[in-house]
Amino acid sequence: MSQFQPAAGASTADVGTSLDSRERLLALLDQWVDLGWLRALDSAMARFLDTEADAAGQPPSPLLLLLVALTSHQLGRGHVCLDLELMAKEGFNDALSLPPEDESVPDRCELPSDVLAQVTPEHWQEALGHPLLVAQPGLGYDGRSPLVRAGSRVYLRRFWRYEQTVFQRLQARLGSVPGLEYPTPSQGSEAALISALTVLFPGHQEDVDWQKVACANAARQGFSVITGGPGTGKTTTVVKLLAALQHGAMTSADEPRVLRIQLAAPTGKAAARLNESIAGAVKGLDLGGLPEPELLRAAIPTEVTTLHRLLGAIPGSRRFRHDRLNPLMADVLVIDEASMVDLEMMARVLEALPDDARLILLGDKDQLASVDAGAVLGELCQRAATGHYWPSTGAWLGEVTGYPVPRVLLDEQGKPLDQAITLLRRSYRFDEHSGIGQLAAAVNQGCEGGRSGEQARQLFSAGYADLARIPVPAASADEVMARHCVEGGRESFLNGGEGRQDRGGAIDPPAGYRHYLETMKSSRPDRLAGIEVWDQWAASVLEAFGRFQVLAALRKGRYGVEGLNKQIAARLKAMGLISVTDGWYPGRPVLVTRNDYGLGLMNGDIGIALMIPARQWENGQESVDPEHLVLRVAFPSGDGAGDIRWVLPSRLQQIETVYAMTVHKSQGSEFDHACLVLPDRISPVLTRELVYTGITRAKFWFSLLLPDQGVFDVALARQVNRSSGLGACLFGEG
Ligand SMILES: Nc1ncnc2c1ncn2[C@@H]1O[C@H](COP(=O)(O)OP(=O)(O)OP(=O)(O)O)[C@@H](O)[C@H]1O
Repeated sequence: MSQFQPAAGASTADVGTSLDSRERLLALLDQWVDLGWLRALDSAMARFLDTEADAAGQPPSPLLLLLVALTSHQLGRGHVCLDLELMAKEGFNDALSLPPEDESVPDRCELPSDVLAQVTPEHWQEALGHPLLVAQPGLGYDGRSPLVRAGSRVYLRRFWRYEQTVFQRLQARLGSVPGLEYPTPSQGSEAALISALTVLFPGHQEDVDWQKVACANAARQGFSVITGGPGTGKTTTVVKLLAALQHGAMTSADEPRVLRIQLAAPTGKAAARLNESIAGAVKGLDLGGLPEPELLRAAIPTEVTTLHRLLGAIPGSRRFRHDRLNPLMADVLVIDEASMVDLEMMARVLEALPDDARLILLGDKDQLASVDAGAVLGELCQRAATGHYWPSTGAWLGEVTGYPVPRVLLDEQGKPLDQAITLLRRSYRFDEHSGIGQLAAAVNQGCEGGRSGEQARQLFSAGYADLARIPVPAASADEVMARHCVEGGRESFLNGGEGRQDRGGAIDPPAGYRHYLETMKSSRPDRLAGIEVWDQWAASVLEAFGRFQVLAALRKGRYGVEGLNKQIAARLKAMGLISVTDGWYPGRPVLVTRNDYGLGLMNGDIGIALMIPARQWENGQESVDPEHLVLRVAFPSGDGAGDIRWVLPSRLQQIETVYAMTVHKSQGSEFDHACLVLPDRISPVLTRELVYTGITRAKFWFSLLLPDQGVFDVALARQVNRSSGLGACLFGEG
C-alpha cells in the first residue's frame, strides 16, 4: 500500500520553516519567482487559491499552497502531475529541479529540501484533505476542485481530465471496458486483408517482416500504434496499410465504399515532410494484383494537415471547432510524429474522433517527448520492445501475414494495449555500415553504469565515415565551434567526407553554412529575370540551407542557441558572407516560433531573407521591377510542390535567427548534416532522448561538438521521466 494512503491524526504544527504560516510560504514562493526558479504563474495560482479558499472560510494550509505551486511548476516542466512518492524517492530538489542546475543558492533562501525536511506522509495527507481545493476521484469528486489527487499523484484539474479522457477513450477503442466498447471500424473481410497484404508485401523473407505484421495488426483494431526508429519504414507501412484498408472497404460485400482518410502531424514542419514522403510512397505503390489499382491509389490521400488545422483551432481560445459534439468527418485518422503530441492535444483529438473511426499513431517512441506536458507516445509504447502479445494475437498475425510472432514476444498476461502496438525493428535508412544508425542504437541501449557512453565513444573512433566528434577546448571554444559551423568540418570526417554513395548516387561532402550563402551569391539571377527564376533561386538557397543544421541542447549561454547564433553570425560577417549580424539582412535564416494562420506559416517553418526585385501588377499580370530591390523572406510553400511564399520581414512577429536551433525544435526535421552541440556542464535538459533525437536528425553526416566528454556520458545515463498516471492506468499498475 502506498505510504500516501490516508492516516488519521496528523498535524502540520511544528513542521517549522516557511510552512509556519501562509504569509511566509507565499513570500518564499515570490522569492523563488524572483530568482527565476518558479514561473510567476506558479506562485500566482497558489495566491489565488489561498484568497478564494480563505474567502470561503476554509483557509488552506501552507503545505497545500506549496503543493499547488509545485504542481504548476512541474506542469511547466512537462510533467502532467506532481508525484509525491516519486519526489520523496528522487529527493525533493532533484525531482523539482529546484534550484535549477547551475544556479547558486543565495544566503537565507530555503530550498524544497529545507522546507519539506520534516514533512511526513501524514502531513501531506492532512494538507490534501482540504474539502474545497482537493478532490479525490471516486470519493465525492464534483469536478470543480482545482486540484485532484489520485494515489500519490496530484493534478491540476484540467490535466486530470485530459488524462482521464485519453485513458477512457483509448480503453473504449481497445474494447477493454465491458459495455463501453466503441464499434469496430469497418475493415472489410479477412480474406480481402490477406489478398491486399499478399500484393503489398510480395515474397517471403527469412526474418519477420514487421512492416507486414504492423499493417495486419493495425487493420485489426480501432486503435493502433506503429513505432520505430528513423527509416524503419513507418511512412512506407502506413501507405500500404491505407491501401489495404481502402481495398477492404471498397470491396466490402455488405457496403462497398471509399473510406474518408485524414492525415495529420503535430507541427507544420512535420506535416510538410510527411506530405513530401507520402506522395512519393503512394506513387510508388505496386497495386497491380488488386482490382482497379488506379482507383485504389486515387483513394489514398497525400495531403497532410496539422492537428490544429484538422481540429479547427479557434483563435484566442483553447477550444477547437471539432469536439465531442461536432466530430471530425473521418473514418481513419493517421497522426505522424506522434511523439510530439502532448496530453492535451491527444485528449482533444480523441474527443473529436467519431467512435467508429480508426486512429493510427506513427512515431519514434525513443524521441524527445512533446514540449508541453505529457509523453503520451512514450507511455503507450513503454513495452513495445518486449511485445506482450497474447498467444491468440500472435496466432492471428501468423495466419494473416505468414510470419508467426516470435515466442519471446508472447505473453498470456499481456494487456489490451500491448496488442495494439507494433515496433518496426529494422532500419532501411541506416544499415550496419552506418555510424549514425549504430550510434543512435547505442545511445538507446540502456544506460546502466555509463555503458552507452563508452560504446558511443568507441563508435566515434571505429572508422565510420558518417561520424565525427570534435573536442572543443574551453580556451578556443568560440573559434572552434564557429569554424566548424561555417565550414562544415570536412577534415573531421574520414577521407574529408569524399567518396560516399547512397543507393548508387554520390553523397555530397558535409556542408556548413558557407555553402548556402555561396549558393545565394553564385546563383543569383540576373536583375531582369522573371518571377519564376527568382522563385527557383530562393528554392535552391533554401535547399542548400537544409543541408546543414546546428542543434543545441540549451537556449542560453556560449553553447546554447543564443551564443552559437552570435558566434556563427560574427564569423560569417568577418568572412564577408553576410553584411551585418543584427536585424534583417540578405541571407538571414529565420525560424517561425508560432503558427501564423494569416500568413500561412507554421511553428517550425524556416525561411531565408533575400534581396529581390519588387513585384508589380501591370494589366492584371504580376511582373518584377528590376530597378527597385526589396528584402523579402522566402519560405517553402509547405505542400512539397517546391513553390515559394514571399513574406515582408515586418510582418513576421514570432521568429528567431536559426543558425542554431534547439533539439526540441528540430523534431520532425531532417538534415543532410546535423551538428549537435553539447554544453560544458550538465543541465537538467540533457538526457538520452535529447541526444538520440539530435543524432537521428542527421541523414548522411553527424558531428558532435563536445566541450566535455563527461557531459555526454552523464546525458546518456539520464532518461526523461515525466510524471503521469496514464501508463499506470493503461497497464493496470495504479
Ligand atoms: N521494406 C523495405 N524495403 C526496402 N526499402 C524500404 C522498406 N521500407 C522502407 N524502405 C525505404 O527506407 C526509407 C525510409 O522509409 P520511410 O520513410 O517509410 O521510413 P520512416 O520510418 O517513415 O522514416 P522517418 O524516420 O523519416 O520517419 C525509404 O527510402 C523507403 O523507401
